Amino acid sequence: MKIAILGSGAFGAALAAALGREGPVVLWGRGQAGREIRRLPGLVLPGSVTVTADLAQTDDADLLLLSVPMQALGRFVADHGARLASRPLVACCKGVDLTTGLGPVEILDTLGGPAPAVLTGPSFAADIAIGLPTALTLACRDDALGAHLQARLSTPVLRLYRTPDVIGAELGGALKNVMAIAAGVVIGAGLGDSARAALMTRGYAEMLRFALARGARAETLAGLSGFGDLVLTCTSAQSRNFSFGLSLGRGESFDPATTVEGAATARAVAEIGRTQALDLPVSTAVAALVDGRITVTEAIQSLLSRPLKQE
Ligand SMILES: NC(=O)c1ccc[n+]([C@@H]2O[C@H](COP(=O)([O-])OP(=O)(O)OC[C@H]3O[C@@H](n4cnc5c(N)ncnc54)[C@H](O)[C@@H]3O)[C@@H](O)[C@H]2O)c1
Ligand SMILES: O=P(O)(O)OC[C@H](O)CO
Repeated sequence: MKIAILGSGAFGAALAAALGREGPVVLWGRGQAGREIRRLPGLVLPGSVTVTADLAQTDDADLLLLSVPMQALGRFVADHGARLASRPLVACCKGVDLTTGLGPVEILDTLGGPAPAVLTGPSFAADIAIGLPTALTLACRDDALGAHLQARLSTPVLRLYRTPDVIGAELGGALKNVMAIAAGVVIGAGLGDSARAALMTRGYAEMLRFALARGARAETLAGLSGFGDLVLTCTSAQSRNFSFGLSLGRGESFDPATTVEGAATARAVAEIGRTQALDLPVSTAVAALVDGRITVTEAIQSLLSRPLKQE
């Protein structure tokens, strides 16, 4: 019984550290050399974790966790689908694919294997890596498989809560990144904590509106994968999405090599909103801002000048 984690970035490596304390894990990374994790410098992985750049070394695992960035998942599945298809798959990425508008589970669904799951919720890789207590959502349409995965992936400090609402769980994780960019802009531009609270609350209303239109359950959005992750990501400079927004708000540059899932997701969500006539002012403003179509001042003005309405 071996777990394989595909993607040796910060989150894949953190999960390998956590799960490796409980049993054997293979951590695969594209171009991974040695045991040093570039995105989590200094992390010492348990001896039970095999680190490899050879995908064939994951073939004897009975459970696969996919921890590549969202915009890379479609290509990864297209390239390696035959190798992945027959085993239970858990997507660990957060976002909406820009070219297809699909979430991670819908992409894994194309393989036709067991019902794919998504693992999402408030969790910084650095916290998980050092064994700090964390609670996550494990969503799987097949509840029996979901219960199995929940038990398999929980540890004494990593608590997984289960839901069959895959759409709600993945959209909560995707959309909170967009809101975190916006919250970072608010703070970076000096608008203050009250404005951030307003942004988070109206952003949550927008997340709910979008997710309900896609068939999600409201209570999922109120849980770890939605509200929980929104709070974490909009209030911590540990978040890359929030930090990216901070830089935008301050007019500073940001390292383009950093994974900022909310940027592409804002574009994908704004486009879906446009074609389906959904009112998504924050996502639309973030998409326009990251594309350089509007300035920070114009983005703020677009939100403050909306007609007054009932809450
Ligand atoms: N870092 C966190 O705290 C955290 C927490 C929860 C969820 N996540 C999610 O996990 C996912 C991965 O994020 P991360 O933080 O590990 O990113 P990261 O930037 O630390 O690492 C991304 C890794 O993916 C690899 N990669 C990129 N394109 C690839 C491809 N086409 N094929 C194979 N590998 C590829 C990179 O080489 C890198 O090792 C994201 O969707 C993110 O939202 C991250
Ligand atoms: O660093 P971020 O902004 O990608 O956030 C990491 C996790 O998604 C927080 O739950």
